[in-house]
Amino acid sequence: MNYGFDDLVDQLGLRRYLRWGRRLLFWKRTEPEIKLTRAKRIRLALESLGVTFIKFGQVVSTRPDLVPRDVVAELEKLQERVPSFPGEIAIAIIERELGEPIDKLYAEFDPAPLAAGSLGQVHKARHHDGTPLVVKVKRPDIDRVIEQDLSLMHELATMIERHFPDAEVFDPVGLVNQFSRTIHRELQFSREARSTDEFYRLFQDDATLYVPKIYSDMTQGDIITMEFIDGYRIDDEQELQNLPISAHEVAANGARIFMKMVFEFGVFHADPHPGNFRVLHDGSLCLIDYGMIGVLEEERRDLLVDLLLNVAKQDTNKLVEVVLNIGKAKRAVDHQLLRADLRDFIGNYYGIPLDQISVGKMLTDFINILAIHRIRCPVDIMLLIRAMITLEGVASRIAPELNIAQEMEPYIYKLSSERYHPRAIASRIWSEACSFSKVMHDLPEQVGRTLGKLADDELQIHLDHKGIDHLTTEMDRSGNRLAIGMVMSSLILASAITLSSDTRLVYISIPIFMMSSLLGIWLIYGVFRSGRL
Ligand SMILES: Nc1ncnc2c1ncn2[C@@H]1O[C@H](COP(=O)(O)OP(=O)(O)OP(=O)(O)O)[C@@H](O)[C@H]1O
Repeated sequence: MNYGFDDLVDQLGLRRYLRWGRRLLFWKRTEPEIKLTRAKRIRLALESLGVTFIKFGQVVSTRPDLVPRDVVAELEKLQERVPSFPGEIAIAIIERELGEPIDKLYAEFDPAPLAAGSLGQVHKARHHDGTPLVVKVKRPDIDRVIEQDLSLMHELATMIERHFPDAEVFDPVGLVNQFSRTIHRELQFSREARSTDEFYRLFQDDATLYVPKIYSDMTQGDIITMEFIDGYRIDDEQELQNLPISAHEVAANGARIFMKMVFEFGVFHADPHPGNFRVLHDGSLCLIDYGMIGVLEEERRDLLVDLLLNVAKQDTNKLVEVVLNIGKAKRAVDHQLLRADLRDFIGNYYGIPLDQISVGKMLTDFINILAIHRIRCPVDIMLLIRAMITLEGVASRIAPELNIAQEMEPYIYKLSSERYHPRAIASRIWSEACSFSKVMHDLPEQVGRTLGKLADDELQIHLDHKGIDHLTTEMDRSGNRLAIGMVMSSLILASAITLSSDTRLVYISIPIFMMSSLLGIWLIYGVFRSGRL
């Protein structure tokens, strides 16, 4: 089979999944199988399986805490080569969703797509007031295709978990569930429109980031209408030279904007790749495509601050605490080994101030430690780490001497000092005192109720003893063995007594003797097999 997955397909009994199997089995071979590594085979197979699987691969590539590094590196290269759909279909969808003829909706509409993505395609248009617009139209039938593929993926993940116990550490079903949530969110264009609107509002007073304006009267269901952004791609080196500000300033602004989203607002653009940045003619930046948004709760943000501070302070003990608070361990953690690994990890940053640390490298090393100790990182933090690594890559491409940690450092120290400010401490004490007073308020009534039940003989305590079922089964089994043993020895004795008292009874006593002996051998064999001799 193409990409060498025949064994996997056969082991899982997948040949019956014809639609999906046919795509995988009869795809035209492009490269000799022998040269392909496991990671590359996985990438090529996903690419040939279509949009949903490509998107799945992209989501999996955000989980280096679960998936091996070589596979993550390969999955990051996944590219969607999706054909566009005819402009007439796009127009029909727009008219159906917005309920008016296209000429009435827009002064101009270009039926030739400007760009085609996996979930939708983008057309240029013009507002009746002359403003250039883009209209994003969801692909026809994409919801149905994705639902079908998702259910296949779910079955496949369940089978993999059942047939390959070793694969459990990658949490295949959990990955499919995470992917399902992500893709369902991306499929809701109304959600993307709302997120774009939210960022528009948040950055209204910040001249360094421009967010396209959403035209809500022309945004509905499978359609988003927004302002057309006329700018350069951030990796267009030639155009960057013609700007009124330096490339270094552009990159520093990008990093500052991102840190502001994370540390001030707690919501961030989770896909800051070069294609989603536009540089406007005055040098300010614009971010498009708010389909994937990360949310960082205050508690998680504080953990991230603690992580970075303790690396800078070289405090291994605190770092162990942070790690155990951030992640969920799949199995018991070897604290000594974890401490040793974290000591080695922070040793690499000895004497390096926080603003000079390579955030991307540091976070990648940190995730590797989590992976080694089978500690799962929450999805939001993984999304943030991945976005920071992407951003660092973009920034270093246009301004190699820039370190995005310089833009992060002020937030880290500000948040840390805010947490230990007397007002913050007083507020924490107050909130804990409130919870405590609630407990104290409810306590007399609860104690009274419990004592009342005790006095009326109505108090029931339900005890669940872990492993008690197993113990009962074992006791049943031992009892049965004992009973069989007793019957067996009585039969042997009885046959011996019968034989010695009357030799004519040999035809009865010999078979009984032999039957009891066989029963005895079977019993001994059973005890041997159970390993509890
Ligand atoms: N407001 C805009 N102004 C100008 N061009 C835009 C705008 N929005 C989108 N585009 C163009 O359309 C392309 C696709 O847009 P977008 O990334 O939002 O689509 P997508 O369906 O999310 O893509 P994918 O599924 O590949 O992530 C962009 O790369 C950009 O070239």
